[in-house]
Amino acid sequence: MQKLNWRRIVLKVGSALIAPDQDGCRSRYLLTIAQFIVRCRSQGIEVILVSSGSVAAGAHLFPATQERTVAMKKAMAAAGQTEMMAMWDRFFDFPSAQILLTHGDLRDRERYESIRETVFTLLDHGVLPIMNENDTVTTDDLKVGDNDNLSAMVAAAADADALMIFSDVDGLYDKNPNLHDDAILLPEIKSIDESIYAMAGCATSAVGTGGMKTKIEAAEKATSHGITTYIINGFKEQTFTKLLEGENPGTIFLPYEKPMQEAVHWMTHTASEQGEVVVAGSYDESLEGETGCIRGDEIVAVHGEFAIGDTILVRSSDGTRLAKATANYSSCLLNFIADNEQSEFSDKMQDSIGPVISEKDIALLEKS
Ligand SMILES: Nc1ncnc2c1ncn2[C@@H]1O[C@H](COP(=O)(O)OP(=O)(O)O)[C@@H](O)[C@H]1O
Ligand SMILES: N[C@@H](CCC(=O)OP(=O)(O)O)C(=O)O
Repeated sequence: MQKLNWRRIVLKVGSALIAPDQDGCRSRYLLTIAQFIVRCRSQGIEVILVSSGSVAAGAHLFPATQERTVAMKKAMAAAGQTEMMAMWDRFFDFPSAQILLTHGDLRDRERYESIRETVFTLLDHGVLPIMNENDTVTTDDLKVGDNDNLSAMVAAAADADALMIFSDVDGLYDKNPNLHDDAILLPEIKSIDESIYAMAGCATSAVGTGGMKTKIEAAEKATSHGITTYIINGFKEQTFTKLLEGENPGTIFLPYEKPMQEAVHWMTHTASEQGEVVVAGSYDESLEGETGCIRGDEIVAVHGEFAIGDTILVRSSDGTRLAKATANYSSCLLNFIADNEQSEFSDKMQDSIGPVISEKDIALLEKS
């Protein structure tokens, strides 16, 4: 076995591996993954596990005849999570820790920092963090919705150098291999664009969420942070042998040569906008001036309700999404400034608080 040069990795395990028979947790595939985790740790590699499967694991505890409402799925997740954690914990002679998250936690900068601190402390003390979305408390507004994207957010938060998404297929194919016999496996993706997304179809298993689309979204999030991403088959033992030999067992997505800075990455890929401001000129005109920031008199409209420190979208008046940014003003105050543009009070307020958006808190978006 060669020495692997990963420092820290995030492994994401899909529901089909946890509950392959859709009848509670099974150790059949998890044992091999657990052995891989043990081997990596014995080489000094820090491992974080993102484990799906709480709903699939808990499903057998509820009558199959009853409708699977959202409330029922949340109950399955609550019960299944305990079974799943117990199963993982049985495999290891080192401690593990459960971290349940929502998008509401990750998009709040303070809570995000707090999560990072906890994860790093666990890793420093040899504890294996096992993470999942907190399905029992999530609402549509609060959830990430799939663990592929969640694992990429976790990988970025943890400054991992590899993200491995273990699924029920060998990797990304040019079309869904479960529907097309002539689908071709793509071993290496250098950059992700629309043509890659066009290949991705939905999940075909009864327990998967998001299919290949959310895995490509995850790969885009992770690679833009400099994290090499794999989509690989967790059902096959040879996947793990190959990984440990430094080979690619499925599809590898190469990291950006120039990864985004951490704060800009968080704003682009993890934070979600709470409202938006519409600026008069183009973003370049607003930002490449002397001030390098956006002032109140450049804003033509304010939409939504947001507080100081929230992430907002900057849009040009022709509708183009220009940037995401941290608001230095609440929407309430900005509306006041917009309504009283010429007032002395408005000017004084901006002189004392500063620009509405500062250059250091802006993440440029692809023009769309
Ligand atoms: N282009 C593609 N290449 C590979 N799999 C694809 C593709 N398009 C759709 N899929 C589907 O995505 C599934 C994997 O996603 P999903 O069921 O959500 O897995 P998981 O539970 O591991 O997250 C595959 O089983 C396959 O049916
Ligand atoms: N949080 C959910 C899993 C959601 C999800 O993304 O599932 P999967 O597509 O199997 O990775 C659960 O624990 O059941």
